[in-house]
Amino acid sequence: MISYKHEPFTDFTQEANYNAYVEALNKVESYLGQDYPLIIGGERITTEDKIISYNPAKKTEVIGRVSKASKELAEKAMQAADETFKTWKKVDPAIRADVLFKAAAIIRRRKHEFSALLTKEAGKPWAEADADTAEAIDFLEYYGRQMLRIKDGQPVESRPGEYNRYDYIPLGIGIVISPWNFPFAIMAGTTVAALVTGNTVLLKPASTTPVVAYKFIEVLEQAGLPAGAVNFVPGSGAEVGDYLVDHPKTRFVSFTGSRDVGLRINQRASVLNDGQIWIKRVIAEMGGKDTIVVDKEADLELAAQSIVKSAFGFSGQKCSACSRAVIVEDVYDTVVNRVVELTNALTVGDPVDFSNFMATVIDQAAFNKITEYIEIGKGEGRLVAGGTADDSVGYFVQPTVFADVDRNARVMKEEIFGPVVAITKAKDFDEAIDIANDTEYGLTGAVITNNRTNLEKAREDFHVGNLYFNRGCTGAIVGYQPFGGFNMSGTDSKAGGPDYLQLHMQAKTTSEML
Ligand SMILES: NC(=O)c1ccc[n+]([C@@H]2O[C@H](COP(=O)([O-])OP(=O)(O)OC[C@H]3O[C@@H](n4cnc5c(N)ncnc54)[C@H](O)[C@@H]3O)[C@@H](O)[C@H]2O)c1
Ligand SMILES: N[C@@H](CCC=O)C(=O)O
Repeated sequence: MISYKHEPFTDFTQEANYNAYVEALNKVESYLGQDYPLIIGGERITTEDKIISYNPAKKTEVIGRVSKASKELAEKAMQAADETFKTWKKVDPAIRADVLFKAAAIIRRRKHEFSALLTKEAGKPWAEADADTAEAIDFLEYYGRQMLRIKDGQPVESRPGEYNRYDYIPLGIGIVISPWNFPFAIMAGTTVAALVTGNTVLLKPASTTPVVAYKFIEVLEQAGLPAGAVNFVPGSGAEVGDYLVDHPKTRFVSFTGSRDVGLRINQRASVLNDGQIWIKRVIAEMGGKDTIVVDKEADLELAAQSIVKSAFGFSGQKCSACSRAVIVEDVYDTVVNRVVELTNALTVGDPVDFSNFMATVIDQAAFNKITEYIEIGKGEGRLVAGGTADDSVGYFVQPTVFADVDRNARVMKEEIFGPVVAITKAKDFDEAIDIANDTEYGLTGAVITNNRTNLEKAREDFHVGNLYFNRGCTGAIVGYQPFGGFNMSGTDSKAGGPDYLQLHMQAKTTSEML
């Protein structure tokens, strides 16, 4: 088997790649507005009630109409998953891994089509969509190989006359609840981690991006996944989400999303329901308030570039996005001025146009929330770039920078999840790290410095799950920078890491006397 290497990103300055993406956008255009059913035990079920997925850049354009699961259908899916678990858990892990490898190959052949769908459904500019699809492929390739690595368990000691083994077995039925901001990579990664380890899954994708999830389930079917191993049940978080989380047959929940929903799921999952004979496991990857710290001995151009790219890539809608920058006073004005210049030069518009660096935010609720925060920011700091928004055609918010913000301001503390960055001044590096840590989150962070002592200080004291030196704070690669955060950023379940699959399994010790 070829050793794992991450999927390369596409160079769209190459004419052939550019043309292939335009063709893929045309292909996606040709199937906009279709209906998509639920998939339960392999059966397609169409409901009256629909989730309508819209293009955030052209808000009346329908991407697809997706059937919506009720509690009754969620229960039917639970029964299908329960029945299929009896057989799927016994399938050779190497065969389960093969399904992932085959799915990766199918997606690789249709790579630009998937990315183009993300451009239309999630408002992802080309490079961001391409990275999302590449990460989905990476999860398939990486988790497949990880399963092969742990399929025979781990070695343990045996004494004379004794044979001890330590094996991993599946947990049971997993509920996978995924977010819209990495609607392909995170949805696919969390689903296949649960499947390859022998569990069966009910997938509830985010309601703004269900079409790409449906297309992925089709790929898994084509790759040989048996009916009922994964069940596609889009629906309301409050209705279907709660029902599935509470269900006594649910063995674990793999959630990625906001802090508040994650805490709610964690709390509900801790309640013992009638007929339940286990403690549910919760994998929760939640929000962030991520900081780039700039030291006085630093490459200041790199600092400004890193802040702008990390703050405004995909309109700041990444849990890893730089939403705060803390700059040591000696270099503060220089870096702020350059951040403003770079921000003002960004192109914003419909993501189907390759020349646009930034596009929309996801929907009206996000637009309203972000613009409210911009108003709050105007009272908390000095608006130095952006600050305007327009939702007449799509949900466009200009990249916005607030300087001279107090460390305790709301825009410095609360996750905005949009193209807004707050900048504050620190008197020295120690104070900068103290400010960076002064948040309930702990997901990503970056330090820009040429001072080795300060890098080592940050390595020890900057309390985040993913810490980057002399680069931006977004863009973790599967198998290279396992991803997950501390504190209110979640359970630090490192997606794309060497111990992620074990979270979906339980270890069994057998000891035989010889
Ligand atoms: N740490 C990470 O790896 C990571 C990755 C991506 C996104 N995020 C976070 O996700 C958030 C953005 O995503 P979002 O807006 O989709 O988050 P969200 O919490 O609103 O929704 C996430 C998912 O939970 C579902 N949901 C909502 N209410 C539910 C309930 N009561 N029970 C069960 N499910 C419910 C939603 O339908 C969706 O599928 C941000 O906070 C971001 O930081 C974190
Ligand atoms: N893994 C992604 C962020 C995922 C959350 O939105 C990154 O590293 O930028």
